[in-house]
Amino acid sequence: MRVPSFPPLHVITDDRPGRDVLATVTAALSAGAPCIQVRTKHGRDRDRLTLARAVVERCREASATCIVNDRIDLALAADADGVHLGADDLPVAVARRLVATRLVGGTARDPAQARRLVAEGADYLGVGPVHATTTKDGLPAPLGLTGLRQVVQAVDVPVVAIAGITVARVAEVVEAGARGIAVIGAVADADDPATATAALLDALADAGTADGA
Ligand SMILES: Cc1ncc(COP(=O)(O)OP(=O)(O)O)c(N)n1
Ligand SMILES: Cc1nc(C(=O)O)sc1CCOP(=O)(O)O
Ligand SMILES: [Mg+2]
Repeated sequence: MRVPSFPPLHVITDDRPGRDVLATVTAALSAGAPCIQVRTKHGRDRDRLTLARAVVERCREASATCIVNDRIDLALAADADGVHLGADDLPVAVARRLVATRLVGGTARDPAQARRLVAEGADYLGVGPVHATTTKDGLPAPLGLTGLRQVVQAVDVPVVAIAGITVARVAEVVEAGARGIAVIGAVADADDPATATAALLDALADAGTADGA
């Protein structure tokens, strides 16, 4: 693992129209978010790079980890701490070669895929959808806690549970073996993203993930 203490909360940016991404990132960091994932699905590459650089800068100031979703080139260009890759992105094995000293995360939906990604060099896995989500379309049926647990038991890298994760669901995913959670809506849709972030961190600590671990 390339992060000595694995960040238990990954706050993923929400770039749907009308969202103020940097305001939400700033609020989440002010509440102690240990990791921001820059996920941008819209706009020009130049604007995506500008955003990624701005998030990296804020994360550095807050001693938080910054991971860029989907794009190895943007992660390198922004000097991010890592990259997160799914089935439609460049392979984890390629990222591992290109970003040797940075974090590489992969999305896994079952134990076989999880083992493959770890063999390719993934440092951590995002596993989902654990629950239904309204934030992303086109996902397979939720894995539930049973599916999450099966993936956790198949690998020895930290697993981050994703999709539909709320404060009320933190304890059960940690009990299933997740080392952390990744959220969009629980922070981005909150009236007060800083308070929402603090509540998620409190729930993670209560569940036994101190600074996560
Ligand atoms: C922590 C984490 N887990 C899973 C995902 C999903 O990544 P991916 O499968 O590449 O889907 P998109 O995010 O690109 O829509 C993630 N981003 N983060
Ligand atoms: C980006 C993403 N990937 C998922 C997957 O299961 O691969 S679920 C998801 C969105 C998660 O948003 P929310 O916390 O609002 O449910
Ligand atoms: Mg992706």
